[in-house]
Amino acid sequence: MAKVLVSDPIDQAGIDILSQVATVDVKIGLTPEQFVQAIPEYDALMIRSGSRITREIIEAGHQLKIIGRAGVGVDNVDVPAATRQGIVVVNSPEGNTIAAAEHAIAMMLALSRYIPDANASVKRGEWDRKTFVGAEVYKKTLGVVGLGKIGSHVATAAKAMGMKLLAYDPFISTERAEQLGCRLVEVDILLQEADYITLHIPKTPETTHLINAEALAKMKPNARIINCARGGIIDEAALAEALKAGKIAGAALDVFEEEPLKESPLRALGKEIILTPHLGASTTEAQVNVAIDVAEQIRDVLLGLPARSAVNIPGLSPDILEELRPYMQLAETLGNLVGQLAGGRVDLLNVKLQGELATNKSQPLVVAALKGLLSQALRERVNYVNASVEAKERGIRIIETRDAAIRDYAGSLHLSAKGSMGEHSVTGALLGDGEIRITNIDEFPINIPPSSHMLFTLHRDMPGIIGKLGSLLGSFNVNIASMQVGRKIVRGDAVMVLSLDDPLPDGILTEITKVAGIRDAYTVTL
Ligand SMILES: NC(=O)c1ccc[n+]([C@@H]2O[C@H](COP(=O)([O-])OP(=O)(O)OC[C@H]3O[C@@H](n4cnc5c(N)ncnc54)[C@H](O)[C@@H]3O)[C@@H](O)[C@H]2O)c1
Ligand SMILES: O=C(O)CC[C@@H](O)C(=O)O
Repeated sequence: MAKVLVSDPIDQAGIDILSQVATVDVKIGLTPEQFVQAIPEYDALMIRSGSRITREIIEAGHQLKIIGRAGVGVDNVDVPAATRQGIVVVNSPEGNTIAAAEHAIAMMLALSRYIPDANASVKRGEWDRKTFVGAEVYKKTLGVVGLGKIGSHVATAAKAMGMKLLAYDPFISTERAEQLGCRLVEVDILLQEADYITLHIPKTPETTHLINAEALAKMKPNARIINCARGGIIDEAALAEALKAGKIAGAALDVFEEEPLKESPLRALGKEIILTPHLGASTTEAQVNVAIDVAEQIRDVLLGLPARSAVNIPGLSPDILEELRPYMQLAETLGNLVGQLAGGRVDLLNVKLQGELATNKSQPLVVAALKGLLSQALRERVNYVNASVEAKERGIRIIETRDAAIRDYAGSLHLSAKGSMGEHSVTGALLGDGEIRITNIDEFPINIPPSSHMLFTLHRDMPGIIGKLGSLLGSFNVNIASMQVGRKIVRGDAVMVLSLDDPLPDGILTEITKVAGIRDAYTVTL
């Protein structure tokens, strides 16, 4: 049975799903060293934001197939290292959207009315009604930085409270912003005009310290900023200075440059700052959502099925995936076949998607063809996750073309590869029942299903040659399951394709090429 390590607190609903297919070990608070020691025996890892999955941990996970992040941000996972190892990384892109948006709204209101400090003062036995005179958000301007899932929900809620909305998001259309009642502006305008600023962007090199001393200096003295996105988008030292100097009115932070928050000048500030320990996703509802969403994906991947929210595989809707599934096998088989015909060191792969496959939706077939091509060299190390990276590292150039004309089959795939044994090509298609047919080899028409052991010869079409080859194979005790000849003209060049019951014994290829009329012979194992 597969083994799953759960290294952060996950709702029981997720554990129950994982337990259907695996033994589940929950080990919270592992140190990096303990992680490296524990990980080799696990097939899957499920985390929240509490575990930092480094390259060392990933490289020690020899059996790891999937890392599931019960939440949105995968910035605590070294995704490039996982991709290189062929480990799929999945998340739950929507499970905690509402929870995080509501937390941001709660932070904005709590900050405006000093609720945490007022509450603490009453609990201390005081009755101070002067210190905690707040501000209304009604008719104030909210600047939403990042108008994605969470930012959109915050904008909608803020609009309902009578706020005016600005948004900064270079990847969102003006129409979308207008639909949400936001005026799309450049970041500087947002900083200068907003009374409240809420951040809902990922942490990337571009967004790191987006809110630095310079940005803070552009904000209004009454401005308040809320970060329920990611630590490090705000420069915490600069923020502490700005608050201390009264350059802005307040800040509410759920996320920090380093978590848990250690010694920090932010802790020393008063009612103008609210700090929560990364609670954006901490609602019962969100935790059930993300646990189920990610556990289902881990279960599916362990059962050999695709994941629906993989962050390091070309994104595919389940519908498209279902449509493409039979063709994925075709692409992989043809990639494997053409790779073997072309020999090692392939440096160019041409992929032509024909007929109904000539659409952008078919891009995963190119990845499947690459996986097949690399499978002789990398065996089970290559998969849909790392095939493109591995190909790039090996200097394999890929040329993709599309031809929508329908010929003999609704959809077909033509691959040609240039390697140490020259350039070879194969075409394949699916029959109505989904069975694979190889329909062309090196531009010679044939029609044969792939089989585990195959022999291809390039020969001169002349009487007696089939008999001679049959006798030679018989003398080596090799049984022929089926045979076909493909030719363009009578007595011209031709290919012979044989499916064999057994692998060819060593040395027989040289004997085959000694048969008069046979120029070349290739053996292939699929
Ligand atoms: N505090 C929490 O517990 C918690 C919970 C959930 C999500 N999050 C974080 O909230 C953030 C937003 O999540 P989401 O689900 O809305 O993501 P999303 O992908 O739906 O939206 C992100 C938006 O940011 C925009 N964006 C990207 N780069 C930008 C840039 N340089 N400048 C401006 N906009 C940019 C994108 O176009 C997108 O519209 C993420 O960082 C996520 O990790 C935090
Ligand atoms: O795991 C959590 O509680 C936080 C999740 C949140 O930061 C996210 O990116 O989804």
